[in-house]
Amino acid sequence: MQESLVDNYGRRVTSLRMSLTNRCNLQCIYCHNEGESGSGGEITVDEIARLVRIATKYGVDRVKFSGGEPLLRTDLEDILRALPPLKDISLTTNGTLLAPRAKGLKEAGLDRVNISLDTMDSGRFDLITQRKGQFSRVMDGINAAIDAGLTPVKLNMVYLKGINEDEIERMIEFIRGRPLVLQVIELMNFKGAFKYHADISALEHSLKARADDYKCREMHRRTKYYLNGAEVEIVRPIDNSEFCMNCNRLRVTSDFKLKPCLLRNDNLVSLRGLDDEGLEKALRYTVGIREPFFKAAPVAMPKKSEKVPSEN
Ligand SMILES: Nc1nc2c(ncn2[C@@H]2O[C@H](COP(=O)(O)OP(=O)(O)OP(=O)(O)O)[C@@H](O)[C@H]2O)c(=O)[nH]1
Ligand SMILES: C[S@@+](CC[C@H](N)C(=O)[O-])C[C@H]1O[C@@H](n2cnc3c(N)ncnc32)[C@H](O)[C@@H]1O
Ligand code: SF4
Ligand code: SF4
Repeated sequence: MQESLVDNYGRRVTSLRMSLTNRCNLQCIYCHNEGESGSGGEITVDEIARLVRIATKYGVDRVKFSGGEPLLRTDLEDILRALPPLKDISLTTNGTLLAPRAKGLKEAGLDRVNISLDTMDSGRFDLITQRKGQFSRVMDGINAAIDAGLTPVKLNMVYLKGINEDEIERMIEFIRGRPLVLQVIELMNFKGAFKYHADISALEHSLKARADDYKCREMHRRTKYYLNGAEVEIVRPIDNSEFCMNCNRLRVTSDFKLKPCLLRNDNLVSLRGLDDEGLEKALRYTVGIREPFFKAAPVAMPKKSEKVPSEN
């Protein structure tokens, strides 16, 4: 029987989330950069292919590429071609560099893309990304991804107080009836941007109240709401022990280290220079030190002297 990678909290790792670079052509005001500041040389095609091949022996069947901006890697097509067969290969990108490469990426084996789009207003887009004139390139990227069949295309919208809270309906209208999904994401506290944190629970309640249907994903127990031809997923990572208890991803940094959690940098495991046997050992070791970042408070057990309340 195939061995699997299960940590001490019973969480099975089925997916690798790989950062391909720290570099980016945008400078979003809130960017967490996948929680890393990797300074070593960038992970190579060979390093990626070897690690993924070994991980598949343990039942890992999904890979997500992120960054920095992964499309700054001109060898992304080579990376895709070097991978073993997998159930799901996806990319999270800012979309600005996607249009000319979408078809080639699909041909090289990419299944789907997530594209960050916080706003439909180009002025607001410039403000969030601290760059000028990139909005129309993202729109081109979205259209090219649909045409190339990199679907469903998920649009990642970080929910920002005073910036884009008023755009939920506009975004829902934009995706309705198209192979697009909207992911509304709670802002995590990076780069001092928490002043823009907005209450996503209130938004989620209002979506739930008007949804035709909803479904809970296994990963992070995220809920998807179906609203008359529009699919909206809510990503609520903060103080959410259920989210962390259903975290099935192991992260790989852009300088080839295993990273057990987005929010920690004190337990990275370096892989550089290891042979296949070393990689396999490091993989198993790292799964062993994984722990949920947000844990549920333990349920207090009654002391012996305390009277236990009856069920009814
Ligand atoms: N805290 C936390 N946030 C995560 C984790 N994985 C993804 N996110 C956040 O979820 C949001 C969406 O991330 P994406 O890269 O689009 O990927 P995804 O939605 O997680 O994955 P798919 O839905 O399978 O495509 C981003 O804001 C990520 O930072 C995680 O393990 N922990
Ligand atoms: C770090 S980016 C890397 C990939 C690519 N450059 C992009 O922007 O899609 C991955 C995702 O994390 C999201 N993200 C970045 N900083 C975040 C934060 N502080 N809180 C929540 N999500 C964040 C981005 O919106 C994006 O969808
Ligand atoms: S495009 Fe992605 S990596 Fe670049 S700054 Fe924005 S969120 Fe961060
Ligand atoms: S344990 Fe929680 S915070 Fe850490 S990577 Fe997993 S879901 Fe994210």
